[in-house]
Amino acid sequence: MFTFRSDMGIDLGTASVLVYIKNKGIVLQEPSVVAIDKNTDKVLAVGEEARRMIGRTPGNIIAIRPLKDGVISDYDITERMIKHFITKAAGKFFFKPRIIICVPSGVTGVEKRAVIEASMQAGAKKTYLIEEPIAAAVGAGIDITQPDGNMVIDMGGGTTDIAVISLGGIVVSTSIKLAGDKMDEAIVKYMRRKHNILVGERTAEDMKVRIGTAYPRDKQVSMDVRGRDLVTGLPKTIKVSSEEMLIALEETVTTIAEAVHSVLEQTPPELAADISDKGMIMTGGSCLLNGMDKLIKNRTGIEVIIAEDAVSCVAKGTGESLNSMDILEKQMTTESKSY
Ligand SMILES: Nc1ncnc2c1ncn2[C@@H]1O[C@H](COP(=O)(O)OP(=O)(O)OP(=O)(O)O)[C@@H](O)[C@H]1O
Repeated sequence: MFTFRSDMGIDLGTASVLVYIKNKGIVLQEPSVVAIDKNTDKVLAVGEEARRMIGRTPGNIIAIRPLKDGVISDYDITERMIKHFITKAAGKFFFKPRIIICVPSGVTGVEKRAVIEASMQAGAKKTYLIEEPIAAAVGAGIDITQPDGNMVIDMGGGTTDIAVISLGGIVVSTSIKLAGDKMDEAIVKYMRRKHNILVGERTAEDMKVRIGTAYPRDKQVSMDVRGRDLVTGLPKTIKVSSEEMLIALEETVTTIAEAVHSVLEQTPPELAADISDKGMIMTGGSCLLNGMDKLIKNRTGIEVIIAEDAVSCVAKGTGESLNSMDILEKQMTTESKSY
C-alpha cells in the first residue's frame, strides 16, 4: 500500500525500537533483536520473532542485540535492523519521509553516520538525529523552549540519561551505563550467589517486572522461579520474594539515585529551584521499576513524576520534534543536517 509523506520518528533503543508516525502515533514497537544464520550471514528474523529465539537457537542461528550498553555494538546488523523497521512501519511511500532518529547518548560520530546511512538507504528524504533527553522531555509534554528548568531522568535498557533542560538546550547532563539490563544481570548474579540457581536473561527480566523493587514495598510479593540447579545440574523451582529483589537490585538503583543527586548538585540555583517546585520527570521502561520514584525522592527530597506512557515518551517526543524542527535544529547532530 502506498502512503503519502509520513514523517517518522524512531527511538533506536537498546531494548526496543519504537516508530512514531505523524498523525498516527506509535505504529511499531519491537525488541532490538536480530536473528542471523551464521553460515550464510542471512537475517532470519527481526524484532519480536527474533527475541523469541534468544537462548533457544540451534548452533547456526544467533540472536543478536546490536545495541548494547547504550552504544552500537554491531554496526552492520544495526543498519539492517533500522532498514527492516522503517520499511515495515511505512510500507511503500509515495513521497520520501523525513526521518528523525533518537540514538543512545553514548554513540560516536562514526556510529551516528552509520545510522543516518541506514535511514537514507531505507528511503528517507532527510535524516536527523536527536539527543535522548530532549526527545524524552518533548514526549513527556514539557515545553522545553521556555526559560524554565526541567529535569528528565530517562531510564531505558542500556543507559540512564539524566538532564536539566532549559530554553531548548541541555544545561547539565550525565549518561550512565546502568539501567534495565544491568538490573537483570544483578538478579542473575544474586540467584546464583544466594540460591545456587542459574536463571536466564528473560526470567531475570520477568522477576524484575513482577516482583522487583527499588524501595521497600508496603506489601511483600513473591513468585515461583525456574532455573538450573548449579549443584545437581537439574531444573529447579523456588519461591523468590520482593524483599530479596530489593537486596539484588540495591547497588544498581542506589548508583542511579546518586547520579541524579550529582546532576542536581551541578545545576545552576535558579534552575534547581524550578525543578524543586515542579518535580522531576521520569521516562523510559526502567522507571516503571517498583519504588524507583520513591528511592529518588528519598535521596533528593524532590517530587518525582512518572511520565504518562513512560515507555513511548522518547519515540513520541522524537516524532513530535519534527513539528518544531527550527527550534530544535540546534539540538540535532550537525553532520545529520546536510543529508
Ligand atoms: N514494569 C517494569 N518494571 C521494571 N522494568 C521495566 C518495566 N517495563 C519495562 N522495563 C524495562 O525497561 C527497559 C526497556 O526500556 P526502554 O524501552 O525505555 O529502553 P530503550 O529505549 O530500548 O533503551 P535505551 O534508552 O537504554 O537505549 C528494559 O530493561 C525492561 O526490562
